[in-house]
Amino acid sequence: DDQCGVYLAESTQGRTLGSFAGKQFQQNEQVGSADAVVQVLDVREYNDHLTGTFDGAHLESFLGTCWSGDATAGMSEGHEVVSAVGGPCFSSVGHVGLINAVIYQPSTLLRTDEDLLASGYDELTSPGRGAFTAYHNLTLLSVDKIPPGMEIFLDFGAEYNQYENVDKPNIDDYIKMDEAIEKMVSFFDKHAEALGEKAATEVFEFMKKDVLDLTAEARAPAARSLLPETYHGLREIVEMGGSALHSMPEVQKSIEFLKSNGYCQDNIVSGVSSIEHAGRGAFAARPMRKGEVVAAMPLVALHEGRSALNMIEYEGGSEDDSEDDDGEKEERVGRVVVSEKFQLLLNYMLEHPESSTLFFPAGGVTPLINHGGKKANVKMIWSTKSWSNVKETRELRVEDLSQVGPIDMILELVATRPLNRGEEILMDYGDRWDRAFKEHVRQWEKTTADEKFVESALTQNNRHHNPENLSPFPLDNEQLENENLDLVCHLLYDEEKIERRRNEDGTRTKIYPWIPHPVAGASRLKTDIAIRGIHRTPCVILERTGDVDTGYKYLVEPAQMDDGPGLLVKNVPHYAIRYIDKPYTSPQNFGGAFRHPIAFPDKIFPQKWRNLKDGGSKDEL
Ligand SMILES: C[S@@+](CC[C@H](N)C(=O)[O-])C[C@H]1O[C@@H](n2cnc3c(N)ncnc32)[C@H](O)[C@@H]1O
Repeated sequence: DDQCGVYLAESTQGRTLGSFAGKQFQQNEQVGSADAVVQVLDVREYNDHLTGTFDGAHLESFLGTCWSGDATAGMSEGHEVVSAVGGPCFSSVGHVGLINAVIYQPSTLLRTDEDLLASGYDELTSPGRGAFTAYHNLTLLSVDKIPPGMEIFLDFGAEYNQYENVDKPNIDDYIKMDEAIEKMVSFFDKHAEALGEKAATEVFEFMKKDVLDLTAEARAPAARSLLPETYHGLREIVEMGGSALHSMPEVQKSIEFLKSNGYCQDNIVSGVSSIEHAGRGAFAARPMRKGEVVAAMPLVALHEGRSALNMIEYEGGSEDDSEDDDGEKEERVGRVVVSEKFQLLLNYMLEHPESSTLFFPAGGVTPLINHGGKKANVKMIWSTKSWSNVKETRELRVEDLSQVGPIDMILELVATRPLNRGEEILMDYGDRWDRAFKEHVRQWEKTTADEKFVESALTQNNRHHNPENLSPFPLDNEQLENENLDLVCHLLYDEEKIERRRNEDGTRTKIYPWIPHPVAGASRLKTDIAIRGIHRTPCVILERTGDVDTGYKYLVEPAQMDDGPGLLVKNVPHYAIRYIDKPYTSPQNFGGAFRHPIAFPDKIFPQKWRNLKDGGSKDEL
């Protein structure tokens, strides 16, 4: 499909980035490319000395662009997990009235890695162990039909704070009023002539005032704001595609406008890299010409740089919680550093050796672009779009960059030669990176290769979900594959179909039948509470039926349902169950994993951002 599916451009909702449909989407269609997620563990705890400081505010502004680990199935990696993501999941805004796409909740949890393992990747022996993310397939789905050019609006939990506001229509007001308006149109088509203008107008006023007050109650003012002055305006609303578009026509752009003003966000898709040990990579979804923008990378500045991503563990020292003259906490006095390693996120960041700030490249699938050295087929240049103030941003002091939205810090990845569909996109991470990785492989072969690692959830899940040979998940009284693993179930159940089972001790257990993640738009929205992790829960398997040919079904006990004890879910299909790694045990926690940022090309790195002398020491990890 050579037609761009989703564009990045300035949002219609203010000076911020937005995503726009490049074509018509039907309900439940994937919007944009499935993307990678980088899980960041306990970053606030590691930086608790920054709380309340200027630098702490910088860190928060970076974290404000991330998703919660719950939304991306990373919640069990650590105590507090945040997820760095790019693409439309990053660049779309929320709108309580116009939600038209949601994160497809099962996408990251129920991912498979068959392709990666089939390529020969062995997590136990590869020097790539823990150096790239295991989380991918983050997918946006359309909740409803989305017309071409329409801005993509997501459901951020926070938007729901405005849900009760009676002055502003919310998504349910728009949906209900569109139904009502269609009925009104057919009523007036049928009866307006016979009634005559005066009576028809009175009927409309009666509907608008009395009927709405009675039916919509507290929501009546919001609902009323969607109706036209006279009944003659009703048809126009239907013809424009509903009350939302009618009251805010600016949220839909023309495709011509997007072609010349926007960046295509799905020119590249995720796949298994052709480079050994590299994990996944980004591939051309369509042929591209030399000089064409393959992807835009809005940057998110992390002002504290590497120190914010350092996972220093201390031991001993005073527990002194007093503050020094500058109000800084002295908690760490006398403590000894026992281990020092970096967040996996460091591998995804751009860095210039003369600057303390790191940059996350938040384009669609751009975090997956691997290092090609001399074989690179894209290069970075600053955005050429007038709506991105990159010129002004380049004149700012580096300390002020975290106050600049990613809209004003966009890099373009431009093809340096023609690209075929399916070709891997490669950039040049720089010579330092190249040397560091070669050194890592040398060290690995000398020392680490003999270390005995335990298989992680990635490999184990593949064993259980191998389509050629499904292997059943163990019951509560059977051994899990290894002690680093927990079982997690993607559970939704039909509350109206409760069954009660009488137990031997006279108590009763509630049993609900499992239902698939809903696909109908409105019910999908209701279940979006799943973003907060309620439906992905550690679980214990009590009974198992079926076999390798018919497939397995399970009776499970969820661990964290708020309905209290005694709740079971039956008919849970095999595909809704996965292993996850216990906190702090997945390969990304491995202390010997490769860590090195990507070089921000010197040629384009602004002079004003160079606040360090390059001593070279930053390269020694
Ligand atoms: C920005 S990420 C690229 C996406 C990554 N391959 C993934 O699957 O998420 C950078 C990491 O990818 C891996 N990588 C990238 N280029 C590589 C190469 N040429 N050789 C080996 N590993 C590479 C390294 O682990 C590096 O730290």
